[in-house]
Amino acid sequence: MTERVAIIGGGKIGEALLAGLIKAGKPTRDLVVVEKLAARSAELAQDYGVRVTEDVRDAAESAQVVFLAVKPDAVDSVLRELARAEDDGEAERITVSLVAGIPTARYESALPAGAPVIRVMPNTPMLVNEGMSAVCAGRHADPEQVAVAVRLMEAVGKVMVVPEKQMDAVTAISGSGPAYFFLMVEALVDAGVGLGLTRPQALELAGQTLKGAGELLAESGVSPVDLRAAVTSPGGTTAAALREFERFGLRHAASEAARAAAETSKMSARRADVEGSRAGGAVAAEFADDES
Ligand SMILES: NC(=O)C1=CN([C@@H]2O[C@H](COP(=O)(O)OP(=O)(O)OC[C@H]3O[C@@H](n4cnc5c(N)ncnc54)[C@H](OP(=O)(O)O)[C@@H]3O)[C@@H](O)[C@H]2O)C=CC1
Ligand SMILES: O=C(O)[C@@H]1CCC=N1
Repeated sequence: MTERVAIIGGGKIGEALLAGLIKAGKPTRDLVVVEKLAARSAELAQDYGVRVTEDVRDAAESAQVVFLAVKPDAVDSVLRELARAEDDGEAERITVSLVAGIPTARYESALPAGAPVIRVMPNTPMLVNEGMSAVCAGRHADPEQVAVAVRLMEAVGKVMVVPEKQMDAVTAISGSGPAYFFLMVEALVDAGVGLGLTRPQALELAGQTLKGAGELLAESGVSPVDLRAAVTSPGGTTAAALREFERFGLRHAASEAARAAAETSKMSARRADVEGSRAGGAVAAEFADDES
């Protein structure tokens, strides 16, 4: 991991990547973060000992790999600044977007011709080096450049290389996925309190159960169906509980939730166009013209 890396956007996912890379041994001298909010900049600089700047162009010029971790509606303004960044004359700078929904073609048409772009859908467990990232290559990214992005993301968790057409589905499962499990834990904690446990007891019981079940699934290689069957004693407590989950439509809820997330990811590019053109963005206006 010798590349110099810039992370544009010091929000939740930018911080998760930063923390994960540092935990994985990346020297802080090889990292720079771009964050516009002064209080947040100070916090990141203090917590991680990295350089934090407001200047996208300056950060990009000092890096070989530039991660975009801003919200979709900020992409166009960041691209305008990135497009003006000088090459360092050594290796071609790789742009890696962590942004949900915006296709690689959008970056490619805003950056200088032929610029390599890679799209990654990470998730927040990369904060503790247990991320799940899907990676897809844009038109101009060669296999070695994809390998650089894969290696960086592997430092913070697992990586799956997918075709770009699967990115909305990936976002719906692993990108947003941690929130589904946290919601499940919240619900179980409330349920435990309803049954007379204290909130800390219920949180420890539910949280460790989530962790243990996840590790069992990952390490055993056994299917979730068989693992569930192993918990379900005939006529027992688990069968009674699972019957209620089915009665209240857990599978249907999961399928509708994932569909809504994928649909929202698909709509992100269009929404960012509209918001960008409201803000008077030239690139956004260009895209709006393309679509009409
Ligand atoms: N959170 C998650 O679990 C995941 C998020 N993502 C993607 O990551 C991206 C960021 O999401 P998230 O971290 O949750 O959002 P946050 O709002 O936490 O972070 C966005 C950050 O970008 C900063 N920012 C905005 N505009 C600029 C700019 N022009 N230059 C530099 N920094 C800027 C914001 O600063 P300020 O506060 O000053 O506006 C903020 O710190 C999104 O595109 C999302 O799709 C992908 C996978 C998972
Ligand atoms: O909620 C979101 O839009 C982002 C993308 C995936 C997870 N968080």
